[in-house]
Amino acid sequence: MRLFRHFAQSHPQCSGAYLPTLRSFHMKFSLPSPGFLLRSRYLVFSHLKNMPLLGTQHLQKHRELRLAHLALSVMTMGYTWQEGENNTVEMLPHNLAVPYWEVSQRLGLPPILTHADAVLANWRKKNPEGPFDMENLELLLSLPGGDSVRGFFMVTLLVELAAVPALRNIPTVINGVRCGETEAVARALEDISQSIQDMTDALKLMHVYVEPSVFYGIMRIYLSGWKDNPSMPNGLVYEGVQIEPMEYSGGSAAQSSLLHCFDELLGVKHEAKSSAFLTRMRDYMPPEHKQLIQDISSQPSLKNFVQQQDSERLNQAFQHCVTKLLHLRNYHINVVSRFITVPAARARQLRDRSQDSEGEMISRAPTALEERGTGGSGIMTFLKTVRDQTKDAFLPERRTEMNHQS
Ligand code: HEM
Repeated sequence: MRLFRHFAQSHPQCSGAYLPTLRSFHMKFSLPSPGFLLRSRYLVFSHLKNMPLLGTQHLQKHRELRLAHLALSVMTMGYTWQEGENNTVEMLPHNLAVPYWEVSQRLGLPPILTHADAVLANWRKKNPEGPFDMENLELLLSLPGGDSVRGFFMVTLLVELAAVPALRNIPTVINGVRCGETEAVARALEDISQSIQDMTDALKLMHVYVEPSVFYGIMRIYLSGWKDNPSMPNGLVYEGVQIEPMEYSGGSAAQSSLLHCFDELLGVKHEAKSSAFLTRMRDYMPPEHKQLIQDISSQPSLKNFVQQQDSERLNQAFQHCVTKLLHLRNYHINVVSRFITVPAARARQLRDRSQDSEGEMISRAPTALEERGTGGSGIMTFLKTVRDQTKDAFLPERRTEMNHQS
């Protein structure tokens, strides 16, 4: 079974963030033998249904819990979406739902596959001493979609990695504002601009490593959730946890803390509907990430500070940061167009015609997701509104310039 192929791997000596625990995790968590995972679709259902109730009490360390969350998320997404959008399940069996709920509660994460699972906790270096790049990275657990799945999660991880210098400089900016250190703030903002540019450059690799028709036709459904999704209008019952169904959004990089941090730092204010969606996405982050965003938002305003100082360098550094963030969001919109809007249009055209294999793949894509992101948002309107609100963060003179240009 493609879905769980990577379950079958055990990695005795690895340097990935969560991998050292994979083997002991298998033992502590009494996971069924990986062999079963390679059998037929029907067997996945029956095995997951008949799997023994997994005890979570032996999972102690944060890494073990994160790995358990990732594994249970992958199983859950497979169980839920294996038959496509038409034969969705209404209930997650208790042997999956109960440990999933317990692990989720302990981590403060929702019981669904999140960005923190699929990207942040799902990698290892093949050579522990080697570089942090595409050649030396591999996934711990995968979903259907072959190399494109690896490409999608790994490129997103590289975007996260490119943001590390920006995150590291945020405390410098905050302290500088508090202590009135104009030059230190300007320098830190220059580093943040560069880091955001590096994120955009890393995002460009999506076109190299991910095939749009595979992303759209095969992978995307496995990232979808059961909130605002017409395929599962009632949500999902987590058997043994709660009688009423629960609703959760699917995995999305809107759940990454990065842009939330930049928005708060630079004073980007979102319009009510987008803001509600983005704020809700914070509940899909590890609590510490959510707290970091909160902490940044409660600091004295950087923008006010910049406006009060008479420093051309500081002014420029601030404007550059907003410009780079705007470029990143513009580039992201292009990526979304290539990976969702264009294949969706082709799928509509091809659905009733005889097709080649690529056409067949995208025309089988779930129709419920044509207009929506896996996080459940109405895609382009949302992304363009968020992008446009970013422009409002410019200091007045640049904003006037931008308005003249558009
Ligand atoms: C093929 C690649 C990608 C596609 C198709 C894609 C698609 C989407 C979609 C549809 C949304 C709307 C929210 C939702 O419902 O999920 C979204 C939001 C978002 N995505 Fe992506 N995304 C991709 C890659 C990335 C990467 C690598 C990042 C960077 C970590 C990223 C960051 C974001 C952010 C931050 C948002 C929230 C909107 C914003 O703050 O501008 N995306 N994405």
